[in-house]
Amino acid sequence: MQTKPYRIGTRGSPLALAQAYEARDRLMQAHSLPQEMFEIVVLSTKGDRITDRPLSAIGGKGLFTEELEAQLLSGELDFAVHSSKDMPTVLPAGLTLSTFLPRADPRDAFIGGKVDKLSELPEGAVVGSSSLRRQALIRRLRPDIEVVMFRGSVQTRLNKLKEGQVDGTFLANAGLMRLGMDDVATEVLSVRDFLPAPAQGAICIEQRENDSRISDLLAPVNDRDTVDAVACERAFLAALDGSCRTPIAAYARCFNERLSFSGMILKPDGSKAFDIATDGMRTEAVKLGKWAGDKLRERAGSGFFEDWS
Ligand SMILES: NCc1[nH]cc(CCC(=O)O)c1CC(=O)O
Repeated sequence: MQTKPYRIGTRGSPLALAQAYEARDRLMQAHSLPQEMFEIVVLSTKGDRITDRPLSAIGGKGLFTEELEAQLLSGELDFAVHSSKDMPTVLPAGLTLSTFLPRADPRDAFIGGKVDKLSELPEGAVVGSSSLRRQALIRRLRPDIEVVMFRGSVQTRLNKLKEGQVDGTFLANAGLMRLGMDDVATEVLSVRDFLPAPAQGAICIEQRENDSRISDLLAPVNDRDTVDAVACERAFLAALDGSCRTPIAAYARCFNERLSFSGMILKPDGSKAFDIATDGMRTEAVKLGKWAGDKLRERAGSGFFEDWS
């Protein structure tokens, strides 16, 4: 029997901590374990330390996971909690995303200053976002709006909004909800208008492959609908060689034995987009996502991807 606390790895941002607590609380509940059986281990990652440049310029998604993954592999951590959206499609050998908590709201929220809705922004308004997907989607919906680079914590962004540096910004509604801040959202954008990032809203747990002690611990908090939907979205991303440099959006949902999928790729300036909607058996979730990705790649043609680098 386990007597030492399980060591849970996480980044130290307020969002990351909220996610680690959610995973811990679900595990405590599922196994009737006391809080003392879990130790939250906070690690600072390169992505946390470099805040003055867009992620796409400093090397992409691995930046937030390297340190955690090294400590998983060395055995210092038992498992690590992440936003699935931030996870690279290929993990280091020996590690796996084994577990997905029930997905929260996958949609993006608009946080307006003077106006509540994106559609109410006047011509020439300025919005802040560092996400290439959100930038491209805004430019497609509202080519008259100027988009500026915007990184930093939720609080930093809200301050810039208050100071009038921008007229609006965007954040994942799930993140706001986890921080207890969803009341700052002035509009929740529909999936149809503003297709989310692959895996947005889903918390995942990474562990060592073949570690049955941890697999058994995590199994009761794993949500099958989220597993299949995210598997489909991430297969789509992988088929398109997705990284932080590529505006890619995707959303899948399970209905009984089936799964519906929508995916989109955009030019960074929003001038062109290709989308696809399909459905299939959820047992084929990965195949469906990959098929959709390959299909869009083919339809877009190689010229489409040229200015992604
Ligand atoms: N890239 C940062 C990040 N990673 C996950 C979330 C939100 C929570 C989630 O999608 O589960 C956020 C913040 C945001 O996009 O507003």
